[in-house]
Amino acid sequence: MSNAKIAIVLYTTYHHVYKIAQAIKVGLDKVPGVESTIVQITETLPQEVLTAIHAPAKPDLPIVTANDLVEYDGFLFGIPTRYGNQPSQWRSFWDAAGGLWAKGAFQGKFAGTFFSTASQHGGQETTALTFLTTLSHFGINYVPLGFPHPALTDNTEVIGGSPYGAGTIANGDGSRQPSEKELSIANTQGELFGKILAQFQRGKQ
Ligand SMILES: Cc1cc2nc3c(=O)[nH]c(=O)nc-3n(C[C@H](O)[C@H](O)[C@H](O)COP(=O)(O)O)c2cc1C
Repeated sequence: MSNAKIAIVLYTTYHHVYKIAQAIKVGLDKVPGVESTIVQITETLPQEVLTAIHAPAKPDLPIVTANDLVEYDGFLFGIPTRYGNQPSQWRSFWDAAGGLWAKGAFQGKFAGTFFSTASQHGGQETTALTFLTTLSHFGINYVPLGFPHPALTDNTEVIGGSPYGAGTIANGDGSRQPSEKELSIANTQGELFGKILAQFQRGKQ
């Protein structure tokens, strides 16, 4: 029986989304019948802008185009919020995928989403909702997180994440790092998404 192939596909400027991705992968890797990898999409900002905004070096991850993703069964897309929406790097990625859209190359595949925002109310939910139009046009089945983890209803401290996916709150200056609870939510998202994909894969065989 072949494994369900899952790609965690991210864009990150300051690595918060990358840290959540690593925690999601821990959850995915608990699930038998799943193989997963973390990849990143292309940066579109010039180096002078990245230097001006104090962006660190990119994570050491393969850079993919949409063509590279056709072989996968499912995706977990990592999205740092820009103005309540996805960043232009993600838009460029999708804009370059029109040929694949025309061929229905992603029709019937599965995706979940995860996020980072500067502030608690900066757009973890709106970023998910505005990303859904793109997934819908590609015919990708959206797998929400729901509320499977107690930290999602724990208001004793700042906690990123929502029924749309794991998340972290980075602060305006990026100084806040993903908390234990946020990472634990990310583990859960990976595990639940992996179970759904493994089940679907078994059903096909
Ligand atoms: C141009 C720009 C727009 C942003 N817009 C928002 C926003 O609408 N809401 C918010 O909470 N954070 C906003 N941020 C902060 C980013 O979401 C934050 O830097 C990011 O989540 C950090 O994730 P990363 O470390 O993976 O890059 C913005 C940042 C930039 C550079």
